[in-house]
Amino acid sequence: MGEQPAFIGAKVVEKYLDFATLIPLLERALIHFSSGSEGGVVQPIRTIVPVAKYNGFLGVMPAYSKWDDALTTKVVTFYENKTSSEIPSHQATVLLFEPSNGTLKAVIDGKVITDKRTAAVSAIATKLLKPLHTEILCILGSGAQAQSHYQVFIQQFSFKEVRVWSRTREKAEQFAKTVAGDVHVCSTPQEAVTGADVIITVTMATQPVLFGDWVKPGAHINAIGACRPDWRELDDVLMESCVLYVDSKEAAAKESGDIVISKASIFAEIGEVLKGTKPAMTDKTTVFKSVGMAVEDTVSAKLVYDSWLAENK
Ligand SMILES: NC(=O)C1=CN([C@@H]2O[C@H](COP(=O)(O)OP(=O)(O)OC[C@H]3O[C@@H](n4cnc5c(N)ncnc54)[C@H](O)[C@@H]3O)[C@@H](O)[C@H]2O)C=CC1
Ligand SMILES: O=C([O-])C1=[NH+]CCC1
Repeated sequence: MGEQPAFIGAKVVEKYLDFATLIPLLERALIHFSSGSEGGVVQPIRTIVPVAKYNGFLGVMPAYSKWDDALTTKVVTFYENKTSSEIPSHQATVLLFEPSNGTLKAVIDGKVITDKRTAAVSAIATKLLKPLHTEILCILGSGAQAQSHYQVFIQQFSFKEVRVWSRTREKAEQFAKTVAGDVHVCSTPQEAVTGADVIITVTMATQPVLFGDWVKPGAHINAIGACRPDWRELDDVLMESCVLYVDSKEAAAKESGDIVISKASIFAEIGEVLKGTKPAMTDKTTVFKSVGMAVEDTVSAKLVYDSWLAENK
């Protein structure tokens, strides 16, 4: 029997996963992903097991990145109706393997990885697609992704005003209290969205919460929820009028109701824009529809493991 795998918990992941280090790694991974076989990323569409009795889902997300020589699979669960405020709606674990022989090297908390890598990818998309003026940031939703998106957006951009809307005003006020800077709590999503330059939708909504008629022409939207084919966050007006970017064309067209139901056509993957093979249409209203990719977890987990190993040799 060989060595036991390392167990790396959420606090340690938090310590090693800083956005400044993570962003360039993710940019490189997005480019490799969008480069076909040349990029050396092997990432099948994730497997989802519905747990219908409890309105829950289990997703299995494997990937190998040749460039990073890293092999992982994430196992993620997400539950529509939270039964307890103590248990997050999304929980995850990443298994990191030695690619040369298949040995399990580490079991890593995947919740912090999921929160941070998703927000970091939205920041990458926004840097590429942001309008000329980025004064007002609007966040719809106030959960874990709202927190991580707020953190990276405040670090990477300088907005003059940040607005938040959540279904319950109390939750939005709680969000505003827990974050570092000033956040204006809005009573309706329309109030939050009107005049915003950058909009982030981070809800568990199954029906649209963001309507095209409210959106300032030329705004950029990061749409993070609606990861099931029958779930929506954005309405048809917005989906039909925007220039649509995604993380993975194959996954987004299969997994997100925002695309499946609206039948909107995808313009490009964000990795293609990073590579320079597709343009960033910054004068148009742009949507980055994110469904989340396993290779993002792979490079994040490798960063955590390598940093942990360097301190624990
Ligand atoms: N694209 C990606 O890579 C990833 C996407 N996600 C998605 O991001 C979204 C947010 O995730 P978390 O912040 O972790 O969840 P969370 O449970 O921490 O927060 C969910 C937020 O959505 C709100 N909400 C729930 N139902 C709603 C409804 N019907 N209408 C409007 N708001 C509603 C809640 O009040 C809360 O503010 C989820 O849809 C999740 O599946 C999560 C991880 C990765
Ligand atoms: O990429 C991811 O981990 C997820 N996307 C939607 C739910 C979880």
